[in-house]
Amino acid sequence: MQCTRNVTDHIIWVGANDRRVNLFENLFPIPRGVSYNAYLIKDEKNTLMDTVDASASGQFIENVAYALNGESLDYLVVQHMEPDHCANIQRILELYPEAKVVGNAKTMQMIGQFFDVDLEDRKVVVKEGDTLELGSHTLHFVMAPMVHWPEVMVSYEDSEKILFSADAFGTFGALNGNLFNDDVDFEKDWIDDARRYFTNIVGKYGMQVQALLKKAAGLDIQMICSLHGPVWRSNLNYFIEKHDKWSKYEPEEQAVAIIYGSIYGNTEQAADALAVKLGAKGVKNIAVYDASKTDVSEMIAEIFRVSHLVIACPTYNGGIYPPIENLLAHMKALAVQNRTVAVMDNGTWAATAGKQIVKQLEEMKNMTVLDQKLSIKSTLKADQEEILDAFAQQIIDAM
Ligand SMILES: Cc1cc2nc3c(=O)[nH]c(=O)nc-3n(C[C@H](O)[C@H](O)[C@H](O)COP(=O)(O)O)c2cc1C
Repeated sequence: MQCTRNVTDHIIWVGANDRRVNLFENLFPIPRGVSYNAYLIKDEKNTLMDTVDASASGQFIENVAYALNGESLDYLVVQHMEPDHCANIQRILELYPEAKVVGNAKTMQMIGQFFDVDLEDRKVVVKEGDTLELGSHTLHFVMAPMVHWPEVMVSYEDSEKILFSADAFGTFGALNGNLFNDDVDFEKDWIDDARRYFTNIVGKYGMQVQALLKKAAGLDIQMICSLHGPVWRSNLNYFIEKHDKWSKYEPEEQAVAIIYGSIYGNTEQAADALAVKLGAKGVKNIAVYDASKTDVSEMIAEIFRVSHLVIACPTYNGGIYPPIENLLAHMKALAVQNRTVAVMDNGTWAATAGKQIVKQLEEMKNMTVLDQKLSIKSTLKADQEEILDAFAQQIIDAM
């Protein structure tokens, strides 16, 4: 059974949802699933914008055939060669022998790496600023290298003012019959997944996202069709501003997240006592996470959201407790910067985790590590309340 929806009179969503997959990129938990979006532009030249993941091939092929309604396919535009969008290139070329592939030089090279297809007479190579006439629709190609792979490009359709944005403006989460952002409560149900998607997938490429946002600012965009998640047709600025902040590594909120590691519960107790102190001093919406049971992608998203971070960690075999060490490695890899951090460590004979955490934070860009560290010897004692109080106060003073 076909499962398509009209985006506009001439543009049809022909993508598919996947609620079975547990880990996106075999790495990030996606309890709400994910959508692989693809769009068919119906015109004198019928044009398919990308394909979908191998897991969704059956639905996708049926959708494309239904949307074409017996007409031929003229172009397949490949904006991104990551297999969750390109897995069906060869299949589409076999099913529609008259179709030509549109992509940039890097795209063509990658198609040759992933597939055994002869593109000699079937390729249209485009570069920055090139256009493709489809009839009443015209696509303008804008290169977006490293948003999220080097060959990524986005396409602006000027008659309907639509940006086909590749992975940009995407989010985790399957589409549940509601295709458009204003059909769902995005702020309530989607924003956390959108943040987690952006920060973990393209967080490292803030500069490249900024370059794309600058190019996009010169276009009159009425709609954004991303490769994952809802189509944006209203309140675009809300989502664009979020991406602007994330890609500049600016916090969304003046807020504190406390992330602790704890083997036996003593560091956890200290983290809780600190949270209570901050709460009693008027700090709102404090977030506390156990690094052992919170997926690192969630902690990364939270670190992008908040302005202030507390890392609390036991010493483990002379080093940093592994879940926190893993978090720091992810922070570094994703270019986390511009945050204020307070560090608390714990040790029973030689607490060295704190020093090592500070060293790692100092290797990141623009991280302010607060002067007062708190080093716990096994457990925080009642007579250390003043020290904890001062530790909490320095965070508030820095806010
Ligand atoms: C495997 C293991 C290795 C540890 N290595 C160190 C260490 O190198 N230095 C130290 O001072 N404490 C070390 N500890 C002790 C803990 O850091 C310490 O007991 C701390 O209070 C535990 O905090 P928690 O109750 O939050 O887990 C180690 C504990 C374990 C289980």
